[in-house]
Amino acid sequence: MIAIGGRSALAGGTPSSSRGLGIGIEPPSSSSPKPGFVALSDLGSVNSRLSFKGSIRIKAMEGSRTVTVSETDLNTNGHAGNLGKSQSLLSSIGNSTNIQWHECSVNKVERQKLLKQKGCVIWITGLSASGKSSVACALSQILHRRGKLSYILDGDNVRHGLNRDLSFKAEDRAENIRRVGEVAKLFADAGVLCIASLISPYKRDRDACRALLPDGDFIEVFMDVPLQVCEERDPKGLYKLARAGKIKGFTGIDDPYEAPLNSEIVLTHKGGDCDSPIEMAEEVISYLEEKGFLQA
Ligand SMILES: Nc1ncnc2c1ncn2[C@@H]1O[C@H](COP(=O)(O)OS(=O)(=O)O)[C@@H](OP(=O)(O)O)[C@H]1O
Ligand SMILES: Nc1ncnc2c1ncn2[C@@H]1O[C@H](COP(=O)(O)OP(=O)(O)O)[C@@H](O)[C@H]1O
Repeated sequence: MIAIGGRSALAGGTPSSSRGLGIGIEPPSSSSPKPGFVALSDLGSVNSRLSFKGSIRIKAMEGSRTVTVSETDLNTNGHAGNLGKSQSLLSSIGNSTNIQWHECSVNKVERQKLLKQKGCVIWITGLSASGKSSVACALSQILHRRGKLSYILDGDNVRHGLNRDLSFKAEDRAENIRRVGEVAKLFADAGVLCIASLISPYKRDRDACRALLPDGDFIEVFMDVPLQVCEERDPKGLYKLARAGKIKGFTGIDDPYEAPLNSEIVLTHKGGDCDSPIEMAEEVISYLEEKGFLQA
């Protein structure tokens, strides 16, 4: 039995980040492939409909299997784009079976030309009251004045709708971040400068969102503000409630915040005469300018 294996989606879903995938031979006695491997014989009708030309390339994701034809057939999303009619591609992603990616000639590059900017995700992480929303808003205002299209995905706001079913227990926070990461990726694909502002306390969840984007397009901004300062600000009175035991599992009090170690931008609280949100946002603007995101 031939088996094809690769890294999980958490390790990266784009063509460049999924290098290292390989084709392996499963022992004939093996009844089920190893985790992360897909038995070709299991692909059934999908397999029989594929007519391969060039090298076979497999993109394996956790709980998914996707068969592509050759690297040159992949578009900027890492999905098969210009396959001929005889080279149909069906995938199973999570619980979605027999699905196929549809491509349009109005693509990310075209949208970016229209908007005269490059889509990306600016991911602002930090404790509650560290100033995430203030910086996100200041950044959006500056960009707007400069004729650049941005959109804010704020944790508090997204929890009013899309993520209203999620609590603050660890697995729900992870799902919150995953969904916002996926939505942010769509905004970036639309050519928008997407500003995500969430506590996002766990490194693994932030890194999974980073892995959704092409290299360089995920810009992590760490609000490096001591807990004591956040607690003194406490604009919503939540720290007080958490200290009184009236809110359980509050980040920084009785739930962890894993500070990032390799953020693209660190906005540090410099004591009494701290930078204003506008000054902090200007730092982000400089980064975006330097990296060419403010032009097509
Ligand atoms: N238990 C607990 N821990 C932390 N925060 C709490 C909690 N309960 C409610 N809140 C309020 O929810 C806001 C954070 O939502 P997020 O979606 O950004 O959180 S997370 O990324 O899923 O951890 C956060 O808003 P910000 O202050 O803007 O960060 C809080 O107002
Ligand atoms: N750079 C700053 N210096 C002083 N106070 C700030 C700064 N940024 C935000 N604040 C204040 O701190 C509180 C929390 O800010 P907010 O942006 O809502 O944080 P978060 O979104 O991280 O919870 C607000 O009262 C806000 O006015």
